[in-house]
Amino acid sequence: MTKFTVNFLNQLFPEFSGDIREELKIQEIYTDSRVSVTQGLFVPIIGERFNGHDFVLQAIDKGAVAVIWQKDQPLPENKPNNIPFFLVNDSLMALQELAQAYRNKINPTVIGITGSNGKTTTKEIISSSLKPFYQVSKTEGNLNNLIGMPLSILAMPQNTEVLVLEMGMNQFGEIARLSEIAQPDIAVITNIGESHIEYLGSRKGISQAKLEIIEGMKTSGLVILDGDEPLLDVSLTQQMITCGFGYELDYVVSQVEQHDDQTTFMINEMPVSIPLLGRHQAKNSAYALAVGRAFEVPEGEMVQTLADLTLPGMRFEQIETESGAVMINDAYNASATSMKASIDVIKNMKQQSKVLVLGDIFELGDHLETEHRKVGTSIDSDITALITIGEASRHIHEGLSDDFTGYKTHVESNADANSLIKPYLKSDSVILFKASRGMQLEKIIDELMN
Ligand SMILES: CC(=O)N[C@H]1[C@@H](OP(=O)(O)OP(=O)(O)OC[C@H]2O[C@@H](n3ccc(=O)[nH]c3=O)[C@H](O)[C@@H]2O)O[C@H](CO)[C@@H](O)[C@@H]1O[C@H](C)C(=O)N[C@@H](C)C(=O)N[C@H](CCC(=O)N[C@@H](CCC[C@@H](N)C(=O)O)C(=O)O)C(=O)O
Ligand SMILES: Nc1ncnc2c1ncn2[C@@H]1O[C@H](COP(=O)(O)OP(=O)(O)OP(=O)(O)O)[C@@H](O)[C@H]1O
Ligand SMILES: C[C@@H](N)C(=O)N[C@H](C)C(=O)O
Repeated sequence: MTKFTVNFLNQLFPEFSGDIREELKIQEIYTDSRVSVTQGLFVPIIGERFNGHDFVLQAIDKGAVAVIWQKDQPLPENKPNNIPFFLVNDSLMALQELAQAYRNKINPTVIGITGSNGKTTTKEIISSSLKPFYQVSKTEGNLNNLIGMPLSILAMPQNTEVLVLEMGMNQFGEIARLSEIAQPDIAVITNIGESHIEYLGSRKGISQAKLEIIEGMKTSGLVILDGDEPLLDVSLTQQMITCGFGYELDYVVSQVEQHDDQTTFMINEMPVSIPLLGRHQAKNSAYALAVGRAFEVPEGEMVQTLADLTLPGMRFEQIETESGAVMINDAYNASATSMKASIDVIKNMKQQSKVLVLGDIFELGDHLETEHRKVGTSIDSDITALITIGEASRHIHEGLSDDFTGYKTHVESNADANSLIKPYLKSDSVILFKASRGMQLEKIIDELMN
């Protein structure tokens, strides 16, 4: 599906090398030369391990018909003249400028979602609930940074009416830049946790970074946020809607009950059921309902769509083993808040044997010990066994509740954990795997399943 012509590119980037056929159409914008494309615009990025410019000829072989080229990079000797190279000062900045221009060309209603935890989940809930009523395009997976979000915008079909974008950060200024590119009409701030606190200094710093999402918004925009979070108790020019468990909020979540394969709750007077587990998912659903109200989707119809939810992998993904044990792959990422939320879900599950396999949480800086200890306070007599993996996760043991009397141990690597977990692979066990992305706990699950 054509996104734009080369002429659209030339208006943005007037300087070029090679021939331009104005009618040349671009269908895909991408950054990896190893991917085969049709009518592709290749945007080489200089990364930590590779310089994308080194692979431009491979990109052309695989379907690139135009290239964005950073001027300070030597042009390839045998550059084909029929492929226009648009010359820019910074290829990443050019990708972002192109995304902003394309966003303005298609001009969908843009929903920007940020927060320490729940961005991907809430993005999926909102997208799923609007899809029956609008042409919805969304961030795929977790592509939420200054490369991923522009690519998500540029992946949007021309007939998109609603664009749901996940905005991630681990530095001040990143959300501001993402918001400048995306110009959200509606912003959702899911919560303020401790993710990436090493670089933000404090939870206050995290809240300030998340509130940067306002900077790209019109005053007529709508901000939907976690009303239980004092750090988000701010006054804005935009309309604000608060969601959470406090009775004075706009969308009040109450009567949360976790069942085997769903969570039921009330939002104001509306009974809701979602195929996700945990009270935090009830709050995420409240954000979606508030968004639906802004689109004037009847709440009863919105609630019905929530029943069909599916999440990307490694987010509380339940895997049943031959022995009948249930392994929970919640290993995409972790913070103390999300780890405690997942432990609470495990404590409410029906299996008698509840085992926690918890790895290090990264990017905590000076907060490393306190945050890991905080996780330990959730581990009590409901839990059967605790196996921690890595370095920092040993501090979880220091925070353990006094009435935790189960088996506990700490190992330094994933490989050391397998033999310790195997005895729990029996029919009445549930085993939670959770840690920061870099720990790759999913590899333990893969080994145990083979
Ligand atoms: C730039 C890129 O996309 N890199 C991906 C690549 O990494 P790799 O190490 O292989 O290569 P380089 O980055 O050095 O390569 C530079 C470019 O060269 C291309 N290239 C390489 C070889 C070749 O033969 N041909 C080539 O064309 C290459 O494609 C590069 O474009 O592969 C990895 C494995 O697949 C990817 O993981 C890596 O992706 C990086 C991490 C990336 O930023 N991807 C974004 C598209 C993205 O959105 N990724 C998200 C994770 C985002 C995230 O971490 N979000 C944080 C918050 C934001 C923090 C922000 N400060 C940040 O640092 O990101 C969060 O908490 O959610 C994802 O993948 O899920
Ligand atoms: N509102 C919430 N409060 C606390 N934890 C949550 C909330 N929503 C989801 N979680 C938990 O946080 C973890 C990550 O969920 P999700 O991937 O949706 O968040 P994210 O913000 O996209 O994370 P990341 O920034 O790491 O990509 C999951 O373990 C999930 O159970
Ligand atoms: C996945 C990425 N956004 C992230 O949070 N990385 C941290 C440093 C990790 O590896 O856990």
